[in-house]
Parts: sequence; C-alpha cells; structure tokens
Amino acid sequence: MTYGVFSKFENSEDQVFIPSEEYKEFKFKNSSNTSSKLLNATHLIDEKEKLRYANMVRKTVDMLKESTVQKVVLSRVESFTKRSSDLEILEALLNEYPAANCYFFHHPKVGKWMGATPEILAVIKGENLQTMSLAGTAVFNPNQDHVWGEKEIEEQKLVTDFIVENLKAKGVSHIKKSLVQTAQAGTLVHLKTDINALIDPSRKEDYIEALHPTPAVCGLPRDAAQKFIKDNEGYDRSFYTGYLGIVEEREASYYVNLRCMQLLDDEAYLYVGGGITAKSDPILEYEETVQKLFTMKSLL
Ligand SMILES: C=C(O[C@@H]1C=C(C(=O)O)C=C[C@H]1O)C(=O)O
Repeated sequence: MTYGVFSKFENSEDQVFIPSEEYKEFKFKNSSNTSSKLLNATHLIDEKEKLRYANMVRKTVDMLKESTVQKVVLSRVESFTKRSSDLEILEALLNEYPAANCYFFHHPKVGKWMGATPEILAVIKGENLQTMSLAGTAVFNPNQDHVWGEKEIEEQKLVTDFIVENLKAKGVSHIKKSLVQTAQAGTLVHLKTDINALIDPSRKEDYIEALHPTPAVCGLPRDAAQKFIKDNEGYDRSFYTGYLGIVEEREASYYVNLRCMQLLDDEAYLYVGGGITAKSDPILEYEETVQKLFTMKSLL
C-alpha cells in the first residue's frame, strides 16, 4: 500500500497517514530566479525576541558546560500575516527552492503545513538506505566558499556519528560515508555527509525509529536533549522537526520537517532553530534563526 505519513517531533503516536487515493496532483511551471533572493534579513530582527532567545541559548550553554550533554537544538516560532493564498505561497516555494524537497500537507487532524526541507531522513530503495548528516549553518555567498569553524565541524560530526552508531545498533551493514561537503539550501549553506547502507526493506519503521530525531534537530544524548527541549523551549514544536514521507512497498522517502510553516486562515507560523553546543554564541545563534526565518518569510 502507498501512503503519506506526517509525524511529530516528540512521539510517533500522533502520526497521521494519507492513503495514496487522497493525493492531489499539482502542475506548475518553474520560473525560478533564485539569485535575486540574496537580500538582507535584518528587517526580521526583533529586539525583544532576540533577548529572550539569546537568554535561552545562554542558559543552554551553561548547562552544556556542566553536564555530559553535548548538543541541544533550540528553536522558536514566529507568526506573520499572510498576504497571498496557500496555492500562491506554494507556487512561490516551488519556484524559489527547486532543489529542496518541497511539500504541502493538508489533513483534518494536522491542518496545513508547507515547507522546503534540505534534509533527508531516509530514502529507501529496495535494500539501499540513503540518509545524511546535515548541520552547521552559514549564509550562502556565491563569490566565496564558506570556511567553517570548529563549532560547526564538531556539531555536524556528532550527527554523523549518531547516525552510523544507531544504524549499526539495528544490525545494518556496509555503511558508507561521503566526505564532509558544503551543501547549499536556498540562501544558506550547511555541512553535509551522505550516508548509505544496506538494509532489510521489511524493517523500514525500525530504522526510522533509530534515526528520528537525529542530533541535527534534537541533540545528544537524544533523551536528555529532548527532555531539556521540552522543559525549556516554552512552546510545542508540533510537526516541526518531525518528519514526512511517502511510503510504498519497496521504496520510501522520509524528510525532516524543516524550513517549514503552519498555515492558518490569515497567518502563518514559521518555525526555526539551530544546534547549540558549549561553543555557541547566543547572539549569532539568534541571527541564524533569523536567516532561516527569512527562507519562508520571503514567500508570504
Ligand atoms: C533546526 C533547523 O535546521 C537544522 C539545524 C542546523 C544547524 O544547527 O546548523 C542545520 C540544518 C538542520 O539540520 C531549522 O532549519 O530549523
């Protein structure tokens, strides 16, 4: 059976499924002009929110320095007035981010979500599983390759090691890693390692459980980071940093729900976050969320 799946950050009981008969086909013509989007995101800075978020980062850094927790991914949500219809926003999203995994999900229990995620949780084809470790963020500069700092290199490696270890713990063999690369995602770049493995296709859900949520969106160790997020973030992430996918008999594609928004009648809630380690600078972490906010805000 073919179905779509949409899952929350926290627990899989709230997963929703859409049978394939309910899919709607959408034809669109790409009229992309992405380079025009290298605009300044500073107009999205909100001093009060900056103070609140930077304080939360500071508290997290203090905790990381004193404990065995290595990384926590913090996030926040901001609401904006919609100036276009949902389909106009979807068309803008598809035009703006042709290389991303763009989706629009509408379900009575979930409402409407839309996004352009750069992050694969797992693409399964027969006995092959493809996943990635994606972390570290900088603004894309077409004239210069980004030189990554120690903080980003370390936080991305934590994600890679977690993925490899958790797949191994599920008995997965032949795990192959690419070199660490800089990958562009719209106006941003991230550090990325592609990971491939040989799997038993009848155990798809088992692997997803082992991977989700990775330290790219949660932290390390996973349970301690997830508890810290729940106790300190101060809002419900809902489906943000959950995953969405299309599952078929021998193939399945699951993506991490990032660079996304929840659409209401007149408003859109935009969700953004970033990985915090003991080396994080609170103001830079806030600015990173502003850059990520811009990827969706520019479509509204
Ligand atoms: C959490 C987000 O992105 C994740 C966190 C990143 C980081 O900490 O640098 C980079 C890519 C994603 O894995 C987000 O976009 O909201």
